[in-house]
Amino acid sequence: MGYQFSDLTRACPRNWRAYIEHDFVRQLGAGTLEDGAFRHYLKQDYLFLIHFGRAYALAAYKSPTLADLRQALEGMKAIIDIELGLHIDYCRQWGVSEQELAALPEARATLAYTRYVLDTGSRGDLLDLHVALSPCLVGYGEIANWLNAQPFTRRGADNPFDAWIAMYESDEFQQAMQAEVAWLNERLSEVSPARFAELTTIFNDATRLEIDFWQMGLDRAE
Ligand SMILES: Cc1ncc(C[n+]2csc(CCO)c2C)c(N)n1
Repeated sequence: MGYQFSDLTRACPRNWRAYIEHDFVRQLGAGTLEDGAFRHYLKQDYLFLIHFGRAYALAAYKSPTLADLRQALEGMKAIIDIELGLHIDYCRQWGVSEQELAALPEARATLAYTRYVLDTGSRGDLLDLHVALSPCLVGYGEIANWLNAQPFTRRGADNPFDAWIAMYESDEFQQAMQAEVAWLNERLSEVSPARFAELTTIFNDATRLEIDFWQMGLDRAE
C-alpha cells in the first residue's frame, strides 16, 4: 500500500483546515461577507484563472504520454473556454466590467500563488505540478461540501453568494475533483517516502498560498 491524496492533507492538517474553514469562506456561506471583499477576490481570481490556464499549458509540455497530454488539453480548455467565460459573466453581475478586469494590477497574493505553481511545474515533473494545482481543484470542492454541512450556511435567494457555492457543489465540478484525486492516488501509490516528503512540501506551500488568497480578499490587499 503506497500513499494517497488524503495523506497529503493529513500531512498538513492545520493549514488544510485553515484554508477550507477560512473566515472568508465562513462569511461567504453565512451570506455576511462584505461586497467589496468579494469583488476584490473576484477581480484577482480573473488574473489567477489566466495563470492557471498557463499552468495547464505547462502540464501539456510536461506530459510524457498522449493520455496526459489530452488531460492537460482538457484542463486548459475547461479554464479558457468555460471557467473564464463564466467568471467574466459573474463579475459583470457584481458590477465589474471586462475592461476593468483586463486592466487590473496584480495583487501580491495572486503573484505569489500563480508564479509559485508555474515555477514548481517548471523545475519539477508532471506530478509536482499536479500536486501544486490540487489544493485549488480539490479544496474548492471540499469547501462547497463543508459549507453545506455547517449550520450557519444559508442557501438560496437570501445568500448573495449562493451561485458561488452552487458552482462548486455541482456534479460536474465534483466529478472533475474526483477524477483529479483518482489520478493523484494512482501516482502517489508508487512514490518513495523521500519523494512523498518533497510532494508534501509543495502541497503545504500551495495550501498556505490559498489561505493568503482568501486573506487578500478580506483585507482587500493589493
Ligand atoms: C484562488 C483560487 N483557488 C481555486 C479556485 C478554483 N479553481 C480555479 S481553476 C480550477 C480548475 C478548473 O478547471 C478551480 C477549481 C479559484 N477559482 N481561485
